[in-house]
Amino acid sequence: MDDFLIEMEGIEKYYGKKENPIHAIRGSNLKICKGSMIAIQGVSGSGKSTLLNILGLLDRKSAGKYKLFGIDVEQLNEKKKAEMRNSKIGFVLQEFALIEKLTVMENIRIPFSYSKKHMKWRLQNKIARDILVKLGIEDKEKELAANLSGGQRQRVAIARAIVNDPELILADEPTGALDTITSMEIMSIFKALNQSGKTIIIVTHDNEVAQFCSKIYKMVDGKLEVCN
Ligand SMILES: Nc1ncnc2c1ncn2[C@@H]1O[C@H](COP(=O)(O)OP(=O)(O)OP(=O)(O)O)[C@@H](O)[C@H]1O
Repeated sequence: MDDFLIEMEGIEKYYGKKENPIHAIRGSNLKICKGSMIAIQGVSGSGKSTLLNILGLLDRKSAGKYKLFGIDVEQLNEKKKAEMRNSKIGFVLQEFALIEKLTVMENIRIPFSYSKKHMKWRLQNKIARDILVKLGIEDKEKELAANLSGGQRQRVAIARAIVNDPELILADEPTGALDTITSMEIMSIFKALNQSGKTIIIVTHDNEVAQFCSKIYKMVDGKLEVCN
């Protein structure tokens, strides 16, 4: 039997007023097995970020069924959703930028403050440092986020997303602002995370980035289609 981490069926999303709604997601279906790495492509405004926000419990669907980690999200109240988000999902989203006036280490430690409060400070630092080493930015630990290059910033954003050891990583245009070589380096990091067992969903405009994924979906006017 397939071990689905995500099961979506007939998802609809409307924005705006009832008399004049924007129909952003139209009857989309998605099943993702544990340990897969998939890409979602599509033109601007087709509904990719909306879908990612619903997937990550940052927004609500208007209709349809959504099971995450085997649980019907309808059964979760806001507190339970937040717990699930904080402990099981890592976000590398465009709008979750780094805090410029904080150091790299301070940025990476942010998730600890809302999910692993009980963990000893020293252990938190060790986990964060191990991740910095893995991502090749250990020498930037005390640097202010404001002083980093685009590739370094994205590494810090990934480090922050994985510091809580989430099962699922959601990334919205993670290479959008990067040159080709740096993009490929960032994708190698995602690939390694996937090989270590993480399930990864990447929204991207870039075909080369999508090629790192085992399955590619295309969002067309709010409807998900399988490409390969
Ligand atoms: N908060 C919102 N309120 C109203 N309409 C919205 C909202 N967010 C998105 N939309 C609309 O929903 C549709 C899908 O938007 P979405 O941001 O999901 O597209 P996208 O494919 O991610 O685009 P891009 O690639 O430009 O980020 C668009 O018509 C957009 O204008």
